[in-house]
Amino acid sequence: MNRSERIEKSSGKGTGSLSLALAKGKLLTDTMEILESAGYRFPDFSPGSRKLTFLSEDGSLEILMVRGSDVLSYVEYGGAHMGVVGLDLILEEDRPVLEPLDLKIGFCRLVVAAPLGQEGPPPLGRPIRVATKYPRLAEKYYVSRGVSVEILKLHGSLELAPKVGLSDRIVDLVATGKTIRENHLEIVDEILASTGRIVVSRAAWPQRNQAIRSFLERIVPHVPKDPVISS
Ligand SMILES: Nc1ncnc2c1ncn2[C@@H]1O[C@H](COP(=O)(O)OP(=O)(O)OP(=O)(O)O)[C@@H](O)[C@H]1O
Ligand SMILES: O=P(O)(O)OC[C@H]1O[C@H](OP(=O)(O)OP(=O)(O)O)[C@H](O)[C@@H]1O
Repeated sequence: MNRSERIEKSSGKGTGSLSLALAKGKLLTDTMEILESAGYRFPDFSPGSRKLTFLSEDGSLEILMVRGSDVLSYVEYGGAHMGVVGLDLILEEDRPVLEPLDLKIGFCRLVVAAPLGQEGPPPLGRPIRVATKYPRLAEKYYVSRGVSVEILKLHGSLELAPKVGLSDRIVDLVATGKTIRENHLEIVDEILASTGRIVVSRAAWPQRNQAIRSFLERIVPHVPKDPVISS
């Protein structure tokens, strides 16, 4: 079954509920607040639930709970019509999905950080070592500056890497700045600012166009005016 057929199957040939892939991460609470202000009710939803699907009371929207790092795969390959994901991941993974709406939630910045007092030029004679969850964006940043770089991909607790000698720098997300401060690091440069976005499958867009447009029109008035930090 190809991508288009999968979308058609999951969407009941252009009818039925729209699906929205969400992760139990930092974007969840604010996304649910926007959906609820727009009038969607999910009677059995609770963040602690082990259920993976939640249908709205009016039957028009179904939430699919997935890992944050899987939202784009669900949307790209037809497991969900839409998803909510940070711009940081969209740019890192460079997937062929549509990105019609900035939800202005989950504001954070992807930065380069170094141990306090070591923000000067990188060591001579070897590539600069950078630990990150964002290997493509980090590599692009250094290559575009003509700096030789060795990337170490980690999945969390990035701030530990320079402390234990694993790296000279980290490329990581900063929201409040608390983690950077508490681990004696400082920001050297900013790569990008990110907020949560609605992403839409390229196959679903033509097949469910009216339903997706109606969904977007319904939530737009409830999107914060300015970007907000999420916890
Ligand atoms: N302080 C923050 N740290 C990390 N991400 C943040 C922060 N603030 C906002 N975000 C946004 O939230 C998104 C989801 O981050 P989160 O750490 O919750 O990951 P996740 O959804 O739990 O993913 P996974 O479990 O697969 O690692 C990020 O991609 C980013 O856009
Ligand atoms: O500026 P702050 O508000 O302190 O937020 C930034 C921190 O939050 C994220 O980590 P997360 O909580 O996802 O944990 P992790 O280390 O397991 O990735 C991010 O990777 C930073 O470490």
